[in-house]
Amino acid sequence: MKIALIGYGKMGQEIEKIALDRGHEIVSKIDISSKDSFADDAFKSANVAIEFTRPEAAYDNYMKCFEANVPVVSGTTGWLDKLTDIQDRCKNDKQTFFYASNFSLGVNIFFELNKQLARIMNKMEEYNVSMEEVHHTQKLDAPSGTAITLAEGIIDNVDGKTDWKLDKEENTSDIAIKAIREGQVPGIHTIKYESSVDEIIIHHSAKSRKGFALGAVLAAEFAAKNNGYLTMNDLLNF
Ligand SMILES: NC(=O)C1=CN([C@@H]2O[C@H](COP(=O)(O)OP(=O)(O)OC[C@H]3O[C@@H](n4cnc5c(N)ncnc54)[C@H](O)[C@@H]3O)[C@@H](O)[C@H]2O)C=CC1
Ligand SMILES: O=C(O)C1=N[C@H](C(=O)O)C[C@H](O)C1
Repeated sequence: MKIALIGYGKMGQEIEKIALDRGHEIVSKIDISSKDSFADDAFKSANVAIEFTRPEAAYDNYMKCFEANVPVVSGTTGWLDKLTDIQDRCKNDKQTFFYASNFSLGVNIFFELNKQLARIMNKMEEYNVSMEEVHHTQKLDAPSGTAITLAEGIIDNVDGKTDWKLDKEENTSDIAIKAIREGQVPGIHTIKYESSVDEIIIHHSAKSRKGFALGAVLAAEFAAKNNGYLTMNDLLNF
């Protein structure tokens, strides 16, 4: 399969290694100062583009992929205010777009565990839930996209929680998310239910970026063969 990489930073480089190991060809690498561009025949020949850039760049990159009719897989976080527009373009213009706030299999298992625990805790009014995420100091957005997905999983299943807030609850209906930036941490997410007598904690810690990168390549293989707005639930059948 021919893959175009958009963003050749920490994730782009990790994805390249896994894509080559799986027998794919990288036909274009687009970054701020690279000579490759969306106008090149090489880019237009790609079966799929994988986009990991930065929050304010992502949407324009998706539009350029759509103009070239190249399916796009993106893991960039912090742009979801434009998600409905992208979903509409998939439906109305027959574009293909695969998004996940976190592509790792382990985190997607953790997403399911989080929802199941939230369903159990829904009736346990003596417990309050909060969250913590830890990432490397170069990370631009807070809270992480993964933490937002986890918060949505709780909000959908716990009647008393309707919103999340960075750092601290403003109302009892909020989930407080603490975002810590330190060292080179690839990504740690912890959910805590606390009562006056005990705590229940679930925790996911990425050992490296390999899990995210493998998931993104598997998503690209899937997006090259399927159409529309796609997510990890389509790929993993959870
Ligand atoms: N969904 C997931 O599983 C994961 C998502 N991420 C997200 O992916 C994004 C990128 O993460 P990293 O690779 O760690 O960041 P990074 O900063 O190492 O790399 C980003 C690259 O994008 C380039 N870039 C910036 N603007 C661009 C533009 N307009 N066009 C093309 N390239 C551009 C930068 O020059 C840089 O090389 C972040 O939003 C992060 O939160 C990161 C890891 C996993
Ligand atoms: O920026 C990162 O590094 C990561 N970003 C994603 C997020 O915001 O959730 C996924 C992972 O945690 C690493």
